[in-house]
Amino acid sequence: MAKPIGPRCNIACRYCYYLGKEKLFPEEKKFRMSDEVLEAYTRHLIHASLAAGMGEVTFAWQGGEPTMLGLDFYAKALALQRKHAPAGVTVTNVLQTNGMLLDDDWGRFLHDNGVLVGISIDGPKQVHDRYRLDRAGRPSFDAVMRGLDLLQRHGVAHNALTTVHRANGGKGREVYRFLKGLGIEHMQFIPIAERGGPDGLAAVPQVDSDPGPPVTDWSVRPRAYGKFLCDVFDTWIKRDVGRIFVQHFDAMLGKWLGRPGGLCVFAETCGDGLALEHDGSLYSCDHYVFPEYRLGRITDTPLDQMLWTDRQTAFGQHKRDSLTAQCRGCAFRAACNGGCPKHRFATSRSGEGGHNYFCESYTMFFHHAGQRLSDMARLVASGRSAAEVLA
Ligand SMILES: C[S@@+](CC[C@H](N)C(=O)[O-])C[C@H]1O[C@@H](n2cnc3c(N)ncnc32)[C@H](O)[C@@H]1O
Ligand code: SF4
Ligand code: SF4
Ligand code: SF4
Repeated sequence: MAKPIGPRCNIACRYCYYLGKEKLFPEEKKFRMSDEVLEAYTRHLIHASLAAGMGEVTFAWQGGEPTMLGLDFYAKALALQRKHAPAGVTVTNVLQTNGMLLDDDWGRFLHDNGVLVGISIDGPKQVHDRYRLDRAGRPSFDAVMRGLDLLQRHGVAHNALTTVHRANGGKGREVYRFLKGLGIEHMQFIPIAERGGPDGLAAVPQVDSDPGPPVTDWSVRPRAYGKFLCDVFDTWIKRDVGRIFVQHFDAMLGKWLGRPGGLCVFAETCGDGLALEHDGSLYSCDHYVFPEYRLGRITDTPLDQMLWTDRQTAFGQHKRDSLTAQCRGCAFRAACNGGCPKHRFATSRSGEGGHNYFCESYTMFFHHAGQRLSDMARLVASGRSAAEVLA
């Protein structure tokens, strides 16, 4: 994942984990990936993807707000991809945006170049505008809806990325129905849970019933996130299987089918989801952009060399090797793998630290949806459609 504009953004969502990264670049004025870094990234990503036997190369653009760079930047990026990709290799671009700066020129460009766009929408206006505000506290919802409409009018492939936080945590049904009503067919839900830390997030006292140490006051409570997942699942399974795709459920179905891949959060190890900053610095993961996880600079060292260092391998394996005893003995371990290490700041049932804050959420979901996931997996394994699960 590349951050061509670093942490710069046109708004300032109150929960954003990335805005504070400006502190990593005290001398920086421009926050714009240089032509040199862009070309090195393009060459190295194509080379590393093909060397790893992948038939397709995917460039993921994120930030900060990547559309602030303007279309020229992406026209240049695509030209470099054409220059460096061998004939016959499929190159895909994925752009994650708040959608507010999109216009007709963007719509045409994204459509004509087959760019897949993720647009951040947290739910209906009241919920979305709880945290997704600009620096002056002005809401973003109306501008985001204009951006979504533009994507849809231009026929741009898109999905919604919805963070689950304190304001929408218990509102799974409402959020799902709202997104569906907008014509969204692909949905991703990401829970927010953070404590204060080196990226400057402010810690506030946690509500008593929550397990673990203090989290920010926008972090979703484990039970609310569990309920969110269960409610979305129940709403989805009634009539939308095979028509609307929820990344979490696809990943879980893949697990029940014993298929590799899926979401990094539920993989056994981490390590191949690197983050590239605008200055060419490469970090172990988008959620570990801290000095101690900086692997090097892409203009100095080839990407695959940084990927296969002992340090990065250890980063990836730490996820498996640091599981609590509760996780190691858990009936859902193969599906969950202890979740994301970023969320392992709670306490297990036996009092062991480093347990996942969302364990209760995941357990609720597995108990609630496990039987129907098994039913769907059996259908798919026998060559039938998962949508038959209803019958
Ligand atoms: C950092 S933004 C960058 C791209 C673009 N500006 C956007 O908002 O889509 C990428 C995604 O991260 C999500 N996000 C922001 N803060 C988060 C946090 N603290 N935990 C988890 N996800 C977060 C955003 O809601 C957004 O969907
Ligand atoms: S729009 Fe994206 S980058 Fe900007 S503040 Fe919100 S989540 Fe962060
Ligand atoms: S640390 Fe979390 S977000 Fe990063 S690769 Fe691992 S599971 Fe994924
Ligand atoms: S459900 Fe809880 S105990 Fe089981 S693997 Fe996941 S985090 Fe660990």
